[in-house]
Amino acid sequence: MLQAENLTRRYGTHLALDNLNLTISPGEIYCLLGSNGAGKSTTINIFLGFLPATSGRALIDGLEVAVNNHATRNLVAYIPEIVNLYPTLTGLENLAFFSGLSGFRYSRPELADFTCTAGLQPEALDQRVSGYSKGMRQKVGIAIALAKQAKVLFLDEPTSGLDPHASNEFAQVIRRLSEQGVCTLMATHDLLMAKELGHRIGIMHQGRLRQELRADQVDYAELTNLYLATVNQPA
Ligand SMILES: Nc1ncnc2c1ncn2[C@@H]1O[C@H](COP(=O)(O)OP(=O)(O)OP(=O)(O)O)[C@@H](O)[C@H]1O
Repeated sequence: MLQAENLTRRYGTHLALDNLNLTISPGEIYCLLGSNGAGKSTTINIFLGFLPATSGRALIDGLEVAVNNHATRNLVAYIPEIVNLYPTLTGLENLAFFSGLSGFRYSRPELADFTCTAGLQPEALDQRVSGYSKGMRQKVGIAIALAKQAKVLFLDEPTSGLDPHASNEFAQVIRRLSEQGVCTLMATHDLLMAKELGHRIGIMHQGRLRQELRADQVDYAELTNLYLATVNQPA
Protein backbone atom coordinates (compact mmCIF):
# COMPACT_ATOMS: atom_id res chain seq x y z
CA MET A 1 0.00 0.00 0.00
CA LEU A 2 2.86 2.39 0.91
CA GLN A 3 6.29 2.13 -0.63
CA ALA A 4 9.42 4.25 -0.38
CA GLU A 5 12.08 3.37 -2.93
CA ASN A 6 15.51 4.88 -2.27
CA LEU A 7 13.70 7.99 -1.08
CA THR A 8 16.12 10.85 -0.48
CA ARG A 9 15.69 14.50 0.43
CA ARG A 10 18.43 17.09 0.67
CA TYR A 11 18.27 20.65 1.92
CA GLY A 12 21.34 22.15 0.27
CA THR A 13 24.13 19.87 1.39
CA HIS A 14 22.16 18.56 4.38
CA LEU A 15 20.81 15.05 3.91
CA ALA A 16 17.45 15.08 5.72
CA LEU A 17 16.35 11.69 4.33
CA ASP A 18 18.92 9.20 3.14
CA ASN A 19 17.87 6.41 0.79
CA LEU A 20 14.76 5.23 2.62
CA ASN A 21 13.30 1.88 1.57
CA LEU A 22 10.05 0.93 3.22
CA THR A 23 6.95 -1.10 2.44
CA ILE A 24 3.79 -0.96 4.55
CA SER A 25 0.86 -3.31 3.85
CA PRO A 26 -2.89 -2.66 4.05
CA GLY A 27 -4.04 -2.87 7.66
CA GLU A 28 -0.54 -2.44 9.00
CA ILE A 29 0.39 0.19 11.60
CA TYR A 30 4.00 1.28 11.20
CA CYS A 31 5.49 3.55 13.84
CA LEU A 32 8.49 5.71 13.04
CA LEU A 33 10.64 6.65 16.00
CA GLY A 34 13.70 8.89 16.08
CA SER A 35 15.01 11.95 17.82
CA ASN A 36 14.27 15.52 16.66
CA GLY A 37 15.49 16.05 13.12
CA ALA A 38 15.76 12.32 12.30
CA GLY A 39 13.66 12.67 9.11
CA LYS A 40 10.24 11.41 10.21
CA SER A 41 8.19 14.46 9.15
CA THR A 42 10.19 14.75 5.94
CA THR A 43 9.14 11.19 5.07
CA ILE A 44 5.48 11.92 5.78
CA ASN A 45 5.55 15.24 3.90
CA ILE A 46 6.94 13.56 0.77
CA PHE A 47 4.16 10.93 0.89
CA LEU A 48 1.58 13.68 1.33
CA GLY A 49 2.95 15.48 -1.73
CA PHE A 50 3.80 18.55 0.35
CA LEU A 51 7.51 18.18 -0.33
CA PRO A 52 9.31 16.85 -3.43
CA ALA A 53 11.94 14.14 -2.99
CA THR A 54 15.42 14.91 -4.28
CA SER A 55 15.59 11.36 -5.64
CA GLY A 56 13.79 8.06 -5.23
CA ARG A 57 10.06 7.37 -5.33
CA ALA A 58 7.14 7.44 -2.90
CA LEU A 59 4.20 5.25 -3.96
CA ILE A 60 0.69 4.95 -2.53
CA ASP A 61 -1.43 2.07 -3.79
CA GLY A 62 1.03 1.69 -6.67
CA LEU A 63 0.76 5.34 -7.72
CA GLU A 64 3.84 7.51 -7.61
CA VAL A 65 3.04 10.57 -5.48
CA ALA A 66 5.16 12.99 -7.54
CA VAL A 67 3.25 12.22 -10.75
CA ASN A 68 -0.23 11.44 -9.36
CA ASN A 69 -0.44 14.01 -6.61
CA HIS A 70 -4.19 14.61 -6.89
CA ALA A 71 -5.08 10.92 -6.98
CA THR A 72 -2.82 10.00 -4.08
CA ARG A 73 -4.13 12.87 -1.92
CA ASN A 74 -7.62 11.43 -2.28
CA LEU A 75 -6.40 8.12 -0.84
CA VAL A 76 -4.91 9.57 2.33
CA ALA A 77 -5.77 11.44 5.50
CA TYR A 78 -3.31 13.37 7.62
CA ILE A 79 -3.52 13.97 11.33
CA PRO A 80 -0.76 16.19 12.73
CA GLU A 81 -0.25 17.09 16.38
CA ILE A 82 -2.81 19.89 16.08
CA VAL A 83 -5.55 19.25 13.54
CA ASN A 84 -6.14 22.36 11.47
CA LEU A 85 -9.86 23.16 11.44
CA TYR A 86 -11.95 26.29 10.93
CA PRO A 87 -12.46 27.62 14.47
CA THR A 88 -15.71 29.46 13.76
CA LEU A 89 -17.35 26.40 12.20
CA THR A 90 -18.81 23.57 14.24
CA GLY A 91 -17.29 20.09 14.25
CA LEU A 92 -20.00 18.87 11.92
CA GLU A 93 -19.56 21.82 9.54
CA ASN A 94 -15.80 21.23 9.42
CA LEU A 95 -16.41 17.57 8.63
CA ALA A 96 -18.89 18.42 5.86
CA PHE A 97 -16.46 20.97 4.41
CA PHE A 98 -13.34 18.79 4.39
CA SER A 99 -15.07 15.65 3.15
CA GLY A 100 -16.74 17.85 0.48
CA LEU A 101 -13.28 18.89 -0.75
CA SER A 102 -12.72 15.24 -1.61
CA GLY A 103 -16.06 15.08 -3.44
CA PHE A 104 -18.13 13.40 -0.70
CA ARG A 105 -21.59 14.73 0.16
CA TYR A 106 -23.17 13.27 3.29
CA SER A 107 -26.42 13.79 5.13
CA ARG A 108 -26.35 15.06 8.71
CA PRO A 109 -27.00 11.57 10.19
CA GLU A 110 -24.15 10.14 8.10
CA LEU A 111 -21.76 12.89 9.27
CA ALA A 112 -22.89 12.37 12.87
CA ASP A 113 -22.18 8.67 12.45
CA PHE A 114 -18.55 9.34 11.45
CA THR A 115 -18.01 11.58 14.46
CA CYS A 116 -19.59 8.98 16.72
CA THR A 117 -17.24 6.27 15.37
CA ALA A 118 -14.35 8.69 15.94
CA GLY A 119 -15.48 9.03 19.57
CA LEU A 120 -16.72 12.65 19.59
CA GLN A 121 -19.51 13.27 22.10
CA PRO A 122 -22.85 14.00 20.31
CA GLU A 123 -23.31 17.25 22.25
CA ALA A 124 -20.07 18.61 20.70
CA LEU A 125 -21.23 18.27 17.07
CA ASP A 126 -22.88 21.67 16.90
CA GLN A 127 -20.36 23.53 19.02
CA ARG A 128 -17.75 25.78 17.41
CA VAL A 129 -14.35 24.15 17.10
CA SER A 130 -12.72 27.18 18.82
CA GLY A 131 -13.99 25.67 22.09
CA TYR A 132 -12.71 22.14 21.38
CA SER A 133 -9.90 20.46 23.29
CA LYS A 134 -6.90 18.99 21.44
CA GLY A 135 -8.40 15.50 21.77
CA MET A 136 -11.73 16.63 20.30
CA ARG A 137 -9.92 18.14 17.31
CA GLN A 138 -8.09 14.83 16.80
CA LYS A 139 -11.46 13.09 16.74
CA VAL A 140 -12.72 15.42 14.03
CA GLY A 141 -9.48 14.59 12.15
CA ILE A 142 -10.34 10.90 12.42
CA ALA A 143 -13.93 11.55 11.35
CA ILE A 144 -12.59 13.34 8.25
CA ALA A 145 -10.42 10.30 7.49
CA LEU A 146 -13.48 8.04 7.84
CA ALA A 147 -15.64 10.31 5.67
CA LYS A 148 -12.92 10.49 2.99
CA GLN A 149 -12.74 6.68 3.09
CA ALA A 150 -8.96 7.10 3.37
CA LYS A 151 -6.93 3.97 2.67
CA VAL A 152 -3.84 5.41 4.30
CA LEU A 153 -3.43 7.46 7.46
CA PHE A 154 -0.41 9.63 8.14
CA LEU A 155 -0.08 10.60 11.77
CA ASP A 156 2.62 13.02 12.94
CA GLU A 157 2.94 12.97 16.72
CA PRO A 158 -0.83 12.71 17.03
CA THR A 159 -0.95 11.93 20.75
CA SER A 160 1.58 14.54 21.84
CA GLY A 161 -0.07 16.60 24.57
CA LEU A 162 -3.13 14.34 24.89
CA ASP A 163 -3.99 13.04 28.34
CA PRO A 164 -3.67 9.25 28.82
CA HIS A 165 -7.42 8.69 28.45
CA ALA A 166 -7.61 10.66 25.18
CA SER A 167 -4.44 8.96 23.95
CA ASN A 168 -5.91 5.55 24.69
CA GLU A 169 -9.18 6.40 22.92
CA PHE A 170 -7.19 7.60 19.92
CA ALA A 171 -5.21 4.34 19.80
CA GLN A 172 -8.42 2.29 19.92
CA VAL A 173 -9.87 4.06 16.90
CA ILE A 174 -6.63 3.65 14.91
CA ARG A 175 -6.64 -0.06 15.80
CA ARG A 176 -10.24 -0.42 14.56
CA LEU A 177 -9.33 1.32 11.29
CA SER A 178 -6.39 -1.02 10.90
CA GLU A 179 -8.74 -4.00 11.30
CA GLN A 180 -10.74 -2.55 8.40
CA GLY A 181 -7.61 -2.51 6.22
CA VAL A 182 -6.43 1.08 6.68
CA CYS A 183 -2.65 1.39 6.48
CA THR A 184 -1.06 3.77 9.00
CA LEU A 185 2.32 5.48 9.14
CA MET A 186 2.77 7.22 12.48
CA ALA A 187 5.72 9.38 13.55
CA THR A 188 5.92 9.50 17.32
CA HIS A 189 8.21 10.08 20.29
CA ASP A 190 6.00 7.87 22.44
CA LEU A 191 7.82 4.53 22.68
CA LEU A 192 5.05 2.91 24.69
CA MET A 193 2.42 3.92 22.13
CA ALA A 194 4.64 2.57 19.33
CA LYS A 195 5.02 -0.72 21.18
CA GLU A 196 1.31 -1.05 22.07
CA LEU A 197 -0.24 0.23 18.84
CA GLY A 198 2.31 -0.55 16.13
CA HIS A 199 2.71 -3.80 14.24
CA ARG A 200 6.17 -2.75 13.09
CA ILE A 201 8.52 -0.10 14.38
CA GLY A 202 11.26 1.74 12.51
CA ILE A 203 13.95 3.78 14.26
CA MET A 204 15.44 6.64 12.26
CA HIS A 205 18.64 8.48 13.00
CA GLN A 206 20.16 11.32 10.96
CA GLY A 207 17.94 10.68 7.95
CA ARG A 208 18.46 6.93 7.83
CA LEU A 209 16.24 4.05 8.87
CA ARG A 210 18.62 2.24 11.22
CA GLN A 211 16.40 -0.42 12.80
CA GLU A 212 13.19 -2.21 11.91
CA LEU A 213 11.44 -4.61 14.24
CA ARG A 214 8.14 -6.27 14.94
CA ALA A 215 6.42 -4.71 17.95
CA ASP A 216 5.39 -8.11 19.34
CA GLN A 217 9.01 -9.27 19.41
CA VAL A 218 10.30 -6.71 21.90
CA ASP A 219 9.18 -5.60 25.32
CA TYR A 220 9.13 -1.96 26.32
CA ALA A 221 12.50 -2.08 28.10
CA GLU A 222 14.20 -3.70 25.08
CA LEU A 223 12.67 -1.14 22.75
CA THR A 224 13.86 1.70 24.98
CA ASN A 225 17.40 0.32 25.06
CA LEU A 226 17.47 -0.23 21.30
CA TYR A 227 16.10 3.27 20.70
CA LEU A 228 18.72 4.89 22.93
CA ALA A 229 21.54 2.85 21.40
CA THR A 230 20.37 3.86 17.91
CA VAL A 231 19.92 7.59 18.47
CA ASN A 232 23.20 7.83 20.37
CA GLN A 233 25.17 6.36 17.46
CA PRO A 234 27.78 8.69 16.01
CA ALA A 235 27.24 9.92 12.43
N1 LIG B 1 12.70 23.59 5.34
C1 LIG B 1 13.85 23.08 5.77
N2 LIG B 1 15.04 23.64 5.45
C2 LIG B 1 16.20 23.11 5.86
N3 LIG B 1 16.30 22.01 6.61
C3 LIG B 1 15.15 21.41 6.97
C4 LIG B 1 13.87 21.89 6.58
N4 LIG B 1 12.90 21.09 7.08
C5 LIG B 1 13.56 20.13 7.76
N5 LIG B 1 14.90 20.31 7.70
C6 LIG B 1 15.92 19.47 8.30
O1 LIG B 1 15.70 18.14 7.89
C7 LIG B 1 16.01 17.23 8.93
C8 LIG B 1 14.85 16.30 9.17
O2 LIG B 1 13.77 17.06 9.73
P1 LIG B 1 12.36 16.40 10.10
O3 LIG B 1 11.43 17.52 10.42
O4 LIG B 1 11.96 15.45 9.04
O5 LIG B 1 12.73 15.59 11.42
P2 LIG B 1 11.74 14.84 12.44
O6 LIG B 1 12.30 13.47 12.64
O7 LIG B 1 10.34 14.93 11.98
O8 LIG B 1 11.96 15.71 13.75
P3 LIG B 1 10.91 16.10 14.93
O9 LIG B 1 10.84 14.91 15.82
O10 LIG B 1 11.57 17.27 15.60
O11 LIG B 1 9.61 16.48 14.29
C9 LIG B 1 16.40 18.08 10.14
O12 LIG B 1 17.81 18.14 10.21
C10 LIG B 1 15.81 19.42 9.82
O13 LIG B 1 16.56 20.46 10.41
